[in-house]
Amino acid sequence: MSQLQSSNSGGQFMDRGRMNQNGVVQPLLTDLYQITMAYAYWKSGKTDDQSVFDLFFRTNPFHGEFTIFAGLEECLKFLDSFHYSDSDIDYLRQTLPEGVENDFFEYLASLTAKDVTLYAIDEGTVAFPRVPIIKVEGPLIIVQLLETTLLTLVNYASLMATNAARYRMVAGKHVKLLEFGLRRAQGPDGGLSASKYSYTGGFDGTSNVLAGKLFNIPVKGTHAHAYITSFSGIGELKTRLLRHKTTGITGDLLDHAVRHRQALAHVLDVSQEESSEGELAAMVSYAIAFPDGFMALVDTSGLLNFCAVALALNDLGYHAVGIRIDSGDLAYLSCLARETFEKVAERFKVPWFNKLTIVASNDINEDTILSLNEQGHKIDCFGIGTHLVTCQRQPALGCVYKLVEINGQPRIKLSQDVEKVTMPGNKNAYRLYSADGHALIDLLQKVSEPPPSVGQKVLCRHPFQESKRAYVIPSHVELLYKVYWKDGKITQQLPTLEQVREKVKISLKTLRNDHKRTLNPTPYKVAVSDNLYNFIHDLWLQNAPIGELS
Ligand SMILES: Nc1ncnc2c1ncn2[C@@H]1O[C@H](COP(=O)(O)OP(=O)(O)OP(=O)(O)O)[C@@H](O)[C@H]1O
Ligand SMILES: O=P(O)(O)OC[C@H]1O[C@H](OP(=O)(O)OP(=O)(O)O)[C@H](O)[C@@H]1O
Ligand SMILES: O=C(O)c1cccnc1
Ligand SMILES: [Mg+2]
Repeated sequence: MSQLQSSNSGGQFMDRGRMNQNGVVQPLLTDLYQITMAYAYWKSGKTDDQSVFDLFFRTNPFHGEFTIFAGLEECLKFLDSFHYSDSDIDYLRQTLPEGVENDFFEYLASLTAKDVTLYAIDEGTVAFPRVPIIKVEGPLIIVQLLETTLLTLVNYASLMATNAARYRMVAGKHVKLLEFGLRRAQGPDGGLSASKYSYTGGFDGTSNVLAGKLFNIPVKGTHAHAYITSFSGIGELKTRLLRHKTTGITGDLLDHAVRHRQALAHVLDVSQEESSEGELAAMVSYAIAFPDGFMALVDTSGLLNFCAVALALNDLGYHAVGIRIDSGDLAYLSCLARETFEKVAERFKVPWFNKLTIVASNDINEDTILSLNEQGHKIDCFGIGTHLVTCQRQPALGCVYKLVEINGQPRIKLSQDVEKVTMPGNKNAYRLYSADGHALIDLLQKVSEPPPSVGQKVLCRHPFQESKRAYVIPSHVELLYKVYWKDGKITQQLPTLEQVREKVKISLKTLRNDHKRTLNPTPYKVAVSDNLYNFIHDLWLQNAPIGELS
């Protein structure tokens, strides 16, 4: 086993059967009003009205200018299994008001998502405000009933993947990132989703063992303070013996460590008095348990003991892995640790000491990493919990689900707040790219319009500000939607989590750096075609009541 202690992280295939049984995701995981509306639609003969709903967000999270779309696979699995069980129907009979007709419950009992068509952007793609990431078409009653569940599946997943991608961007690609948040997450399901989608967004692993098993994510970890404090002195060591890795000859690891500690204190010019005997005992015993993966939590004083035990292991043919620092000034302590390792490498002729891993944890967030980068640090790996999984900087992505067309007729939701006016009609979304491969603009059009063509000038208009418009000559045009669900089936080969993670990287590369920077990033442009612009504004005028002054 290698440490950052890791279980077998490859090989096993995702247990899709178990994943399918995220028992919490089921048709009753919704708001009551979806079901009461369903009854009213049914009563008023609107059940089969052909509807189109857009699922989109209005602002990017974390003061950023991009969002990573995640959660699609879960949405498709939900559609696949959509069915009210007998006990669901019994519960609804008890819960809905008296007078709800029996035939409605019979109708619900036979309802599935087979008549629904779902279009979506690929999972892992960067997405922008107002561009629907999912578009759902089909009979009004069922498409409405999907609203809350689809939102809960996409909102946190996308927020989490975006948060993780942001941590990855500030940490740089060479630093490892581990998700340590289960204990602080929003409950068990939040914890599992956090582990899954932080991996999607670019983390390298999680401490969450069930997430490792369910999603085939590498699981990694060190040990807690309790392990150190559980020993108060070397007298408590029940075993001190370890076999040499190659010769098999047994050595006394504690003796070796004590000897090295004396020499080290001299070389490093530190006093042995400051390092605790209990800590030494804990490290020796941990090293005996994991001689090939020795990774120790060091407090400010623990470096001496760590080096002593690592040298003792070296005597017996093993290489330690590294340390975790969980308190104090992480920049300073990581530099001190690296300096110490370099000194030991030279003086004790152990060149691999230069490569020891330094993990840092303790309340880390994006700003801490940026600040540590500025100060200069020698950290190889961040373990991040609370701020990552709770998305403390912005705890929700406001994805919404809005009706945009019914029976071929566009619908617009007006609001005093222009930002909240919906884009009516059934639309397609295109991403237009420059010659150097960067995404220039996302363009929404009515589905009836021909797609923009490479090399042809296309007028892109701000959806609400008349004077804002630009001609774009795309070098590449990408239709953002694929049909993912139709006629009761998933219609695309779904990517693995690994492939979605790769997609995140590739998709982020298409974004210019100024859209991705942390401070005051440039907004990415989302536009509508001239045709859609006029359509929206005509409809807006038709639907906006004319006031009267008297
Ligand atoms: N060099 C640094 N620059 C910026 N922030 C840092 C630096 N070193 C540590 N931090 C952050 O400062 C905070 C220190 O928190 P706090 O004072 O609670 O920790 P501590 O007292 O060192 O450790 P403990 O958790 O043992 O109490 C943490 O959020 C940590 O991530
Ligand atoms: O700080 P986070 O980003 O949430 O990372 C996870 C934290 O969980 C552990 O702490 P523990 O639960 O032992 O509590 P602590 O805060 O007292 O260290 C670990 O030592 C990290 O500090
Ligand atoms: O493995 C670790 O070091 C770990 C795991 C969870 C939380 N804090 C640390
Ligand atoms: Mg802590």
